Amino acid sequence: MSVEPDPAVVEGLDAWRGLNALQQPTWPDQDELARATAKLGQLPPLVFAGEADALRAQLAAASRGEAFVLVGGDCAETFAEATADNIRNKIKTILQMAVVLTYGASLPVVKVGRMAGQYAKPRSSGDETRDGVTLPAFRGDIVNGFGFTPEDRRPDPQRLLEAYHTSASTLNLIRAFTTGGFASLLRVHEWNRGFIKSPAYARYEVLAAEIDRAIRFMAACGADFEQLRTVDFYSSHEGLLLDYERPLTRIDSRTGLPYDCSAHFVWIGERTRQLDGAHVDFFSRVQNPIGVKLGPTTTTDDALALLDRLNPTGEPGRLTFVTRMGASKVRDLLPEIVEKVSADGRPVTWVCDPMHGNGFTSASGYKTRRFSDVVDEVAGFFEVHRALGTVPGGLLIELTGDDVTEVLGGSEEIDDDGLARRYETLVDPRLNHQQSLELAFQVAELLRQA
Ligand SMILES: O=C[C@H](O)[C@H](O)COP(=O)(O)O
Ligand SMILES: C=C(OP(=O)(O)O)C(=O)O
Repeated sequence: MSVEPDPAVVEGLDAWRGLNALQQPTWPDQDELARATAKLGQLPPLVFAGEADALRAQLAAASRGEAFVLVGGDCAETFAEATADNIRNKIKTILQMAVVLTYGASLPVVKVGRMAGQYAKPRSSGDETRDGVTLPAFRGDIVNGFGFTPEDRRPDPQRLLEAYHTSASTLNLIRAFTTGGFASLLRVHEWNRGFIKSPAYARYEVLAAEIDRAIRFMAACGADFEQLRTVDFYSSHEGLLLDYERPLTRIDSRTGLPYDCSAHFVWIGERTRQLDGAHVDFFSRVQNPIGVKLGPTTTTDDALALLDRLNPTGEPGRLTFVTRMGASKVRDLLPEIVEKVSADGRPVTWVCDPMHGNGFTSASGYKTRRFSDVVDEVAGFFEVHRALGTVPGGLLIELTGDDVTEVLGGSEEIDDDGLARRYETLVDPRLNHQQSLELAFQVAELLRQA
């Protein structure tokens, strides 16, 4: 039997339209937009509300220190790169990182892909000028094309539909990989195949051999491995483009309540978390677990007001604060926020994004980050939580399973000249496969200490 929604709840889902929505494109043709969003509203949901509830319970466990969350994937997914190889390599990288963390810290890892919907990007500037020509900035494949031509940069509502279909096929493959045997822990070695033989690769092989031995031992003792054959893997993205999120928000027939069925977990970005803005209003009305990015300008009052708006009843797992202060500031700025929010008593899951506070442009002109800063911000995050007796609940990382050269350092020692070798991101630099594994080993150590 399905529960009918309260009409006021349904009406409220459009209240954001009367508020200030930052970082939205200027769609040139409103009729075309209306046709595309109407079509989107008729298409099936991408995820089931019950799955979002299951993730909420796991995020709640992470807030208590009973699990650790790993969110990983591209800065900006692209339609062209939604290929089987790319998706498989990203999943393998996340599974490998999760195994390193689980084994190292004896904690379950909640695996969340920044995948199957991470197509919209906030930009510092609404346009871009090259050689005297000014065009709208690239806002992600869901809005416009990366090519620097007026045709490419024109916001095109058909892209909303293409984002939906590409997300659906990505999710389909994710589900096939994670439930069809590929992600079975009995194949822990296989996930390392095909990657370059690096120090992190070798270190992973040693760990995988230990896991194999432990599994053989347990098998000899008669253990049943059914649970090791599949993994729960969730999808997430920044809930930036409200013309996409709203049509994919559906009423759950079990409860009569709205869920944003574009992904299991959606977060509000640092640039769109205004208390009186459209994003906070919209996401306050959906039932999914929600994240909010907190950058270095966040005050404790901001954080407490966001808690009031997004989790007034203090439901465990509902609200994740993703802090991204920067390596040089995290130890100064994070303690007061964590202390005051913890004193409030309503639970929050604390996740560290060590990427977005550490970007800069290198001498050769590439947008980059230092691997050492990424590691340092994570270390600072753990130190702050340890000092306060609060729980460092997880990590959010921009990564790719490929051998790109976008972040400086790591054991490959990528330097400024090296960035040009394989710099492929369309917006922000990502850890490559090797750097991702290296980070996982370092975080496992921090978790063990914690
Ligand atoms: O991913 C984060 C932002 O979208 C990105 O850093 C903005 O980049 P910009 O400053 O090049 O616009
Ligand atoms: C834009 C992002 O981050 P932030 O909102 O923290 O800048 C992001 O995670 O892609």
